[in-house]
Amino acid sequence: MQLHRRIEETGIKVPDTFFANIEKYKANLLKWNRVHNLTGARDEATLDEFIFDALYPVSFLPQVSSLLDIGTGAGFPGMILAFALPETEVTLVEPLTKRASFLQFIKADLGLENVRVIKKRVEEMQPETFELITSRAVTDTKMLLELSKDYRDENSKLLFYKGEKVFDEVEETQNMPHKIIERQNRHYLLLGEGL
Ligand SMILES: C[S@@+](CC[C@H](N)C(=O)[O-])C[C@H]1O[C@@H](n2cnc3c(N)ncnc32)[C@H](O)[C@@H]1O
Repeated sequence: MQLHRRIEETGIKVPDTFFANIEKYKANLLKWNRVHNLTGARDEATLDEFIFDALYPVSFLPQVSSLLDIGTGAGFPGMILAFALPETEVTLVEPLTKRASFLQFIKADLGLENVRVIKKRVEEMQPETFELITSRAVTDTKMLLELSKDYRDENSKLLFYKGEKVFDEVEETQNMPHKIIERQNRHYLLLGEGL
């Protein structure tokens, strides 16, 4: 099914700018990916799957004014969430030069005022508090909690994009309240007080 229809049928609300941004993003990513190894998604169908996966949590996330995505790579999920949530200040932290350069190029090309790209490892960033911290395919839950500790407070929420291993990893969440939202093989792990 086409990405557009799939998003509509799921009832996910996106801003008017979303699909135009997605089209430009996909065209650039497919082009850059031929030369640089930015992502494993090398065709449009796989990219659409990655985009839908990144976007899906918009259907259950609380409203947040600031978001940190750890290890954004070529844009998942942080850049896609930034397209969907233009009122949210989105920080993308990615240490690899070619991936951070691509993110910076997309920010400039699409004139994204809500995006900040930081070319560092997350543990090298200055401490700062974010309302939501996301991460996909970077490391396990225990390590993500450790890596994110200087960037959250007791009100922050965390959203980790996980597979089946989530059920083992959740044992190590230091008793933080959590929810697991399942969609096919994807397990979205949402952590934080007051869920
Ligand atoms: C497997 S890729 C996943 C990229 C993207 N999140 C995705 O799902 O397509 C892992 C990314 O995490 C980044 N990374 C690894 N360690 C990191 C750290 N300590 N801080 C920030 N990013 C990190 C890597 O440079 C890499 O781009």
